[in-house]
Amino acid sequence: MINEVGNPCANCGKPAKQFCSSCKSVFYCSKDCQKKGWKSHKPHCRPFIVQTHPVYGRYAIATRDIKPGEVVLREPPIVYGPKQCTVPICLGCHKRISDPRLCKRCKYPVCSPECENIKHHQDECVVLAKASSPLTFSDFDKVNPSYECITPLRCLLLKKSDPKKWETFLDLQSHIEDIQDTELFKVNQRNIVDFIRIFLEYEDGIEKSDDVDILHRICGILSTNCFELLDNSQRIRGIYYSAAMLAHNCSPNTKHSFDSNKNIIFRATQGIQKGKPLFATYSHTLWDTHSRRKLLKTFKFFYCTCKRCSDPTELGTNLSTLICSKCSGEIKSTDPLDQNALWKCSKCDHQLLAKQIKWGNDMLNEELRSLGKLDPRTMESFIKRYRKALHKNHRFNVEAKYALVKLYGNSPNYYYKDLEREQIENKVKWCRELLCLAEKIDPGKSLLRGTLLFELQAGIVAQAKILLSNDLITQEKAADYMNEAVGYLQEASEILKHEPEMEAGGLDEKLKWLSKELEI
Ligand SMILES: C[S@@+](CC[C@H](N)C(=O)[O-])C[C@H]1O[C@@H](n2cnc3c(N)ncnc32)[C@H](O)[C@@H]1O
Repeated sequence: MINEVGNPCANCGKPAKQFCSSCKSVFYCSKDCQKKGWKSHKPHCRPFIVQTHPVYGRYAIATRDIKPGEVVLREPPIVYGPKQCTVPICLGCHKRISDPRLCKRCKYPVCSPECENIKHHQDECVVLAKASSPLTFSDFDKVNPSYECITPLRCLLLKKSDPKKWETFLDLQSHIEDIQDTELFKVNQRNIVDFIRIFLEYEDGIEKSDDVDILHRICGILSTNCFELLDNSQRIRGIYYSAAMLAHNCSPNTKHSFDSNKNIIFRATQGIQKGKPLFATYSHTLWDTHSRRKLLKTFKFFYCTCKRCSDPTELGTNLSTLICSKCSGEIKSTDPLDQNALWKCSKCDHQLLAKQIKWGNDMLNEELRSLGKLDPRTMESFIKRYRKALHKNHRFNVEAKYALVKLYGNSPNYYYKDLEREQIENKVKWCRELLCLAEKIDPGKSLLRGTLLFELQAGIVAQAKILLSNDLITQEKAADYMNEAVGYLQEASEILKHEPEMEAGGLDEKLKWLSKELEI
């Protein structure tokens, strides 16, 4: 494995060219140094093994106690490429295209001659160039279905170009038997399988004798196992073999990020005891149970039954809880693992059908999506409008509050100097509320906690400033505010220091900018 970023040898400190092949987290300049370094590296080497579980299938369990923040896995992708639904992007660097330059051979958009000649575009270019009629790329802001075939094609082309990677890819779970009668299957048939076989007339490497089209298997593997990453600010997808072995939990104990070489890096967010599973989350931690389970069923082909999903209170967060219109009690599902179960008030006899809840949630979801994310007034009035119908921690309230917390103080027209006292106080209040929630569903060194702690400390400093300048607190009290903020800042920096945008000096930049903004 080649170390392209120039990390020093873990044994002698000289420039190193190789990774430890097991954990890919430390670097060596030679086999000799790796041998010498093994004794000290062994206790830190990849700390999990893959076993089989009756419910999860293959899953990763810790082979020793793992500390919060520890790197548990670093690995390069087997393959990466555009997401299934994407606007036209460059097939070389995956940047969004504004200037419609097309590849000379295949006529797909590329942003430069370098991108046209980039290695990963060469094989696909030959296949795409065979299209029976020319493709058109005119609207660069609209999702373009001719991109749906690109990543599956890149996977299929591994069969010839890199048989070892192909075998590794095929070893991943496809859920082919679960996909066959779904809407997703029909979409894949039309936009990917027929597109490649009929429109591009590509049959090479596709065995006619296979009971299920290999292209459907590839689509299944992509859906079940892919990770989303950013390439030149564009969301793309990648397949990582070992990372795919982590089972899902709606309250995970790991988080992941990517480095500039598209390596995935998993870190423990909490201590994980030897023998316990390493859990990733395949869904959105702040979503309610019904939405998370629906997403997991549609794209990962299983219903989650974790502790959080089984608990009507969602581990005491109330992310799914409604307020009773009759008595202001709390309305929760009588069985969250049964999507048709009744919802009942905890105080009176009021009850609602599952389909009424679903209808209400769909309506609220649509309303929230339609609000201008950059206009906080619409989100503030959303929170006020539904305060008698949704628990303060209901998923839609949480989504609106989280968006506002990130917007206040950080966006044009809403920098701290532009905010009213009430807005700053709301930011602090919501950060505290959301942190209590994060403590229950994504504790420890999670990205959610890091982000909230960072926003909280900035909000507290802004609050102290505005209160002091209006003579509403003493200098001493202001110092107490600042001390509290420093504690949160230290913890936030510790959590966020490995996030890609923070690592390359981003955290220092952010702090400098913030100090200037708050004039401290
Ligand atoms: C990324 S793969 C994980 C590796 C997979 N278990 C295997 O054997 O290859 C995702 C699949 O693992 C299974 N899985 C992961 N977490 C699960 C969970 N919490 N409950 C049930 N199935 C789970 C599901 O079949 C899911 O589609």
